[in-house]
Amino acid sequence: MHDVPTLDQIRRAPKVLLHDHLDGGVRPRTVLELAEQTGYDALPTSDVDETEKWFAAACEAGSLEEYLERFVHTVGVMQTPDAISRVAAECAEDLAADGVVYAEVRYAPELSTQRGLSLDEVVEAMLDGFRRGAADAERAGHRIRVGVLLCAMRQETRAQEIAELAVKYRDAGVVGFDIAGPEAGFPPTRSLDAFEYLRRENCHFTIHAGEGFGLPSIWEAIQWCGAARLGHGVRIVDDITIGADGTAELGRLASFVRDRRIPLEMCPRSNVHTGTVPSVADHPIALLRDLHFRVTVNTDNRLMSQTSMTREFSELVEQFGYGLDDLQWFTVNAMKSAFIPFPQRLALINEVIKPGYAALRSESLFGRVADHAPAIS
Ligand SMILES: O=c1[nH]cnc2c1ncn2[C@@H]1O[C@H](CO)[C@@H](O)[C@H]1O
Ligand SMILES: [Zn+2]
Repeated sequence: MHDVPTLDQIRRAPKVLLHDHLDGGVRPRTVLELAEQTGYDALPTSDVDETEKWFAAACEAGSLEEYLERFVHTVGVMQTPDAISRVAAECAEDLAADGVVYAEVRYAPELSTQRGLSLDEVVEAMLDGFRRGAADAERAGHRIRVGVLLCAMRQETRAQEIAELAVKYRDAGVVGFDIAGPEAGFPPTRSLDAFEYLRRENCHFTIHAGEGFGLPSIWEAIQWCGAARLGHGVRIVDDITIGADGTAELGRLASFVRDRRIPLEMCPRSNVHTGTVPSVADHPIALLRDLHFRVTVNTDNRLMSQTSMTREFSELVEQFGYGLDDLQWFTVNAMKSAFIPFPQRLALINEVIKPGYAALRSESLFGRVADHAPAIS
């Protein structure tokens, strides 16, 4: 039996985040200030708390398509280099303050070209912001490394262009590529040329699949496109049958995903909000963890889903009784699956993550010993 980690311990535990959208994590106050500065007038209120609640109403969406509607407004205020850079800097600071030591944050540069910015300008503003934010976080006592993933919107037709952008900026902080947006009706093979190009360029990519659509999307992402990771991948459970005696039987696709150690970027709260699963308690993350899939825990959209890594971990602790060992397992899984070079991943695992969890475990241990120690008189 292990001690239940406290909220404070979870916050201080080193965490790794592979799936977080830049435009899904803007601070409510920043949305309002940027709207004012850039003349964006489509927000329903100018009150910070109301704005926060209004974005959080996305959690009642019940479908991916409706959940995505709110993004128009964060994207709406991210149309100048200063605005994009500020959002990225604050993102790095917020994640670092939450105990995230390594993050891959994603965004679709094509969304920020409404007022004439070029794709290069958008990417450079993001990179500048993350550099500044990480430096500010370090001054505040929290070290974080941030890598950027460039997304193409799957309902548009710019995947090849964005893939080329990811290759162009790969030595400057971009670590990979993804496709995002509505999944049903926009299968991964729609962007096949871009994925084939990325493979020829030895460039890493993940694909949102198995969230708003089922197994065919996951199958295409892996077997046609060659995705190294799956964004969500929740619907892989459709290929797993649980027998009357509780044993699990895996179909060929689920077996392949597990055998190949394909990381699942799971985002429990977001999955509830898009109607993918009924509740965190019903989330297949626990089953997939028990079956030894390479599961990772992520936030997806901190603003719309009112979440953080600490909150995601806390809910899993509450629902599934996880201890520090489980949280370390998710974290090491995520670090192993990151798109930065192998020696750097290993260094973070051995020099930051494992010592961080060991320190927390020894805290619990000494706490327990002290509780039971005879009084010294
Ligand atoms: O859970 C999700 N599934 C699919 N697309 C998403 C999700 N969350 C955000 N985006 C989409 O990704 C774009 C770039 O960051 C966002 O504008 C949003 O449309
Ligand atoms: Zn996502």
